[in-house]
Amino acid sequence: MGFTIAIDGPAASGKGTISRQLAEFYGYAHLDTGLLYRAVGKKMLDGVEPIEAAHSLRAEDLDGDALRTPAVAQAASKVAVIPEVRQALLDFQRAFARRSGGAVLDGRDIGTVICPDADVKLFVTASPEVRAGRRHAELVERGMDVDYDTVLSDVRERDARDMGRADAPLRPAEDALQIDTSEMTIEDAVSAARAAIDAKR
Ligand SMILES: Nc1ncnc2c1ncn2[C@@H]1O[C@H](COP(=O)(O)OP(=O)(O)O)[C@@H](O)[C@H]1O
Ligand SMILES: Nc1ccn([C@@H]2O[C@H](COP(=O)(O)OP(=O)(O)O)[C@@H](O)[C@H]2O)c(=O)n1
Repeated sequence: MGFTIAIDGPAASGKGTISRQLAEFYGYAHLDTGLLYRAVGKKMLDGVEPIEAAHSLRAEDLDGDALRTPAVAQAASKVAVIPEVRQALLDFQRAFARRSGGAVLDGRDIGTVICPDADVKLFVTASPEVRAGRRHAELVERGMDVDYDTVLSDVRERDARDMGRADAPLRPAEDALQIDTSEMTIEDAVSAARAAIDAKR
């Protein structure tokens, strides 16, 4: 089993950006587990029953900008409350984490449920206002017509649902290092993560 890095945190905290850069730097594989829930959420919006959708996910369902919309993000957090959906996605994530070449997984429950024995656990946060600002800028950049206040209320609603659910709620693992990126550049945040990883490798 290779080195496993678990990265959790709320919406638009920067966990995906950090994870991608770490994976590239260390030569590890990266899994954005949010894409699994987004793909199931998208299928629910298309009329498929969520548990059935989770059992029948295919690689091609995980591609594309269609998963990066606010509507799909909300749908993702709704299907993510369903224990049978989470259970259906578990084995794939655990198998990915055990890759011999090393793996970085990012999501909400990686350090607590998916990889409780991960070599390094990070919990990436930022204030809701900063996160909404980043997500708003990203959506505008991609040509979407959204306003900041709507993005902020979406982020808060998703935070509350993700932290409040009974099964695998969003919370830092006891042994996670917390990184608040509110006042950090991407480079600062990646450096902080690398320092924590290099101390354990
Ligand atoms: N430390 C940071 N400073 C400024 N912008 C950031 C920082 N980290 C991430 N971003 C930007 O914020 C947006 C959301 O980051 P992302 O990594 O997708 O978050 P998450 O995976 O937690 O949802 C992206 O546009 C990203 O470039
Ligand atoms: N490991 C994970 C990853 C995502 N999710 C759910 O999927 C939704 C979308 O996750 P995401 O990581 O793509 O969202 P962002 O942080 O990119 O906005 C979250 O709001 C969670 O409800 C989860 O429950 N568990």
